[in-house]
Amino acid sequence: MYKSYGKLQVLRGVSVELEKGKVISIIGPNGAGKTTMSKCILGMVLPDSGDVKINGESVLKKHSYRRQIGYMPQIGKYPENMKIRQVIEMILDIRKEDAVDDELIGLYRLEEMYDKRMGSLSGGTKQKVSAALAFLFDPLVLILDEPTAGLDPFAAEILKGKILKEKKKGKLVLITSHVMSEIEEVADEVLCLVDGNVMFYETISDLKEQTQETRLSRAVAKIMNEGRVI
Ligand SMILES: Nc1ncnc2c1ncn2[C@@H]1O[C@H](COP(=O)(O)OP(=O)(O)OP(=O)(O)O)[C@@H](O)[C@H]1O
Repeated sequence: MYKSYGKLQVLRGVSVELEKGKVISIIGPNGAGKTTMSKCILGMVLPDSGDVKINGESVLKKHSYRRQIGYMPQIGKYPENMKIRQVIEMILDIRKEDAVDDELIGLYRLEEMYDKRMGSLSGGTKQKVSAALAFLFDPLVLILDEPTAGLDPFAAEILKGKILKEKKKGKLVLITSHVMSEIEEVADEVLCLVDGNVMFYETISDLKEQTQETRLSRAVAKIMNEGRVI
């Protein structure tokens, strides 16, 4: 997959096959193209060339497949004046489906805050709403962009538990994150983008074994440093 914004080449031939039933963490320096790659899968950004296939079927420019993807953006933007209840109702109305998985609404006790306006919510509470919406329709694929950023430790644990639960159900979960300890807790594989290229795509256990490190952060640092020498 290739994508440029004007003269800036952001994805330069990213080609990966992602398997369901896995949690895959997309890492890489700021500006490496992680969000752009996620948005290409979501259909929010159209690649200049290349294809996106889900279950072997090309989904480029087809919109219905998006029903199969739950997305939690880095920073959710919502109409400030709408209450939490109205946002959820609006999404249900647009999708014309009943919520099938309201577990996070319950665990985050969002119903108690249903009458609060989005503009008045703390950053973390807004993140909880975003998380609840991402899982709401029981999607096959979940794309979570720095999902625990801004969440308190308790809320972050709830989300990590939910991610693992969905993985066990056979979902594919993609997580963009910079927090190595967290990736180590939830992910099976790490996809590292640098300058719009895949630097490596390995299981966490292989990364540790190759580098003879016990911590993912050290394993990744080692590989990145070696990469620079080359
Ligand atoms: N809509 C856009 N128009 C122009 N340039 C863009 C656009 N979106 C992203 N970019 C640029 O593309 C590059 C990659 O951005 P992207 O958000 O994919 O990086 P990232 O790896 O997710 O970074 P971070 O870790 O900071 O979230 C950056 O240089 C960014 O400025």
